[in-house]
Amino acid sequence: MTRIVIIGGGPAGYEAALVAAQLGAEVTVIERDGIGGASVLTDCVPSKTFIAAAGAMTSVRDSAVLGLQGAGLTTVDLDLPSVNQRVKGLAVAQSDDIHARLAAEGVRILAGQGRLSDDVRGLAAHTVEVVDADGRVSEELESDVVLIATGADPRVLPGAEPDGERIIDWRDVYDLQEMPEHLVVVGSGVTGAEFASGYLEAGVPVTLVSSRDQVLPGEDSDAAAVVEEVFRSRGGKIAEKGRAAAVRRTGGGVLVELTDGRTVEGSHALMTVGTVPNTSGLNLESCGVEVTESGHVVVDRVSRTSVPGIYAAGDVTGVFQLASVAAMQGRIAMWHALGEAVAPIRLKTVAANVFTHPEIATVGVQQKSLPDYPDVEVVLLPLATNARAKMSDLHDGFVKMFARRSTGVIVGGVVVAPGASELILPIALAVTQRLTVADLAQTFAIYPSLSGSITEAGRRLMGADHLA
Ligand SMILES: Cc1cc2nc3c(=O)[nH]c(=O)nc-3n(C[C@H](O)[C@H](O)[C@H](O)COP(=O)(O)OP(=O)(O)OC[C@H]3O[C@@H](n4cnc5c(N)ncnc54)[C@H](O)[C@@H]3O)c2cc1C
Ligand SMILES: NC(=O)c1ccc[n+]([C@@H]2O[C@H](COP(=O)([O-])OP(=O)(O)OC[C@H]3O[C@@H](n4cnc5c(N)ncnc54)[C@H](O)[C@@H]3O)[C@@H](O)[C@H]2O)c1
Repeated sequence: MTRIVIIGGGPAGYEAALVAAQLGAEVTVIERDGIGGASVLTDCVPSKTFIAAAGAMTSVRDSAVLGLQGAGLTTVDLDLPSVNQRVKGLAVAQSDDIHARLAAEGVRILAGQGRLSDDVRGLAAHTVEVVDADGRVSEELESDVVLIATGADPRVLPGAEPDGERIIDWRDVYDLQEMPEHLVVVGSGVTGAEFASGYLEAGVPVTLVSSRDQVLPGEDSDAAAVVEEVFRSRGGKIAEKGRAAAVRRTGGGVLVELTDGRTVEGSHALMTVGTVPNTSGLNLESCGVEVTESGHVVVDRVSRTSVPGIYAAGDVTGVFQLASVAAMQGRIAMWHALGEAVAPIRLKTVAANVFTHPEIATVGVQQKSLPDYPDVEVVLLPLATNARAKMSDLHDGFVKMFARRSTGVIVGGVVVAPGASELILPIALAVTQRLTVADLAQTFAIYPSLSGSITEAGRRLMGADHLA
């Protein structure tokens, strides 16, 4: 029986464990904090739960335009202790569910810190030590295959170290006893943009310190512009091209000092300046596992590292920091290690979503890479022209689609809308299965529906048939 040791129990680790167990391997998962990993316990699941509450509050506040009335509509508020309790309860419940599933599949789960301890390079098997909370080696495991799935932690900006009270990172927010009076969010990547949008929806004044030309520098710039416009229209402020040099505590709050001399005051500063991979202490270098300058483990498209028998998956590889990608990399590693037919990961087919208001969902080829694809044409349909959007008073957003002129094959898309995370699926399916604009155009969408804009985008991209 193949012995598999997985270090880290997040989506990369637990999904890999399920595949390996299904294929009859002897599987051990070592996890230092809790099964589900940061994804379930502190990052993805908690932030989306908080955003759901904040979004519901804004929906109620905005509903007067639909004809709703009542004294409470504009004063509806969030009860922070209840929200925090719900967030934490949901995270723990999901972690418990995954723990139970792994146990039921026969996976052995060990609490502690895992580290490689091969003393000779190039061996067919590997040794992994389990270190307990007191720093003692509690167990030594021999394994045929090791998967490193240790994730990433928040990056700390020197001079702006979180104190858990006023200077916080995204893992501290659910311990706040009261809503910030004025939140300064430092960093406008996906994490910063989501929290800035979420807190604003929850009624908190927010200033977003954005070091780049636009918020969400990695996203479609038309989409980022919509999110920025909505954010400003709701009273959010943006310190443009502002790079934080330090954050200091003041009498009643915080002072964020920018590198150009400007300052931003607030009651709390939320640091969202990226992540660092959890590779220190794993003994990777002495085992010969190649890491990049940033500390990420180098992997190929089937999750192999530079050492035979050692695989890596998820945020620790820095490939695409998404739970869905982490899980797929983990599964692929196990299929490969256990001799199953496996397709290498295809990153252009990954659908991603930014949970701002409105949401931004993307898949495939994007506008910024169009110079590399001269054969690709694009259509943009504003949401404001969609009948269903009008009924719900949705103005901000659009559907954008990219397709090859010569073949009509759909190669990418962007949806900016409330619920874009649900609407992107037909485009993701089209990109993955190489469907054409005609395939989409001839598909019945519900009338009226937001997804009607997606089939309409297909129709707009249907050119003349040059062979007719
Ligand atoms: C605020 C926020 C929101 C996000 N929202 C989304 C989202 O909506 N959708 C999405 O797809 N992605 C989201 N992400 C990204 C997603 O959370 C990550 O891509 C995902 O967690 C990666 O999974 P992983 O298994 O690689 O690592 P993790 O989930 O970080 O799990 C790794 C685990 O390994 C453990 N560990 C580390 N070192 C050791 C060791 N030596 N021994 C034992 N255990 C160890 C850690 O404690 C951790 O539990 C979000 C990220 C952030 C920061
Ligand atoms: N919905 C989702 O799927 C989701 C949500 C959150 C995070 N994530 C993923 O997690 C990963 C980490 O995201 P992130 O947003 O935490 O990190 P990031 O690295 O993507 O963004 C950090 C931002 O902070 C800025 N920054 C760095 N130093 C700064 C400073 N001193 N002052 C001001 N700005 C500064 C950077 O320029 C960058 O834009 C990403 O890969 C992201 O895609 C995904």
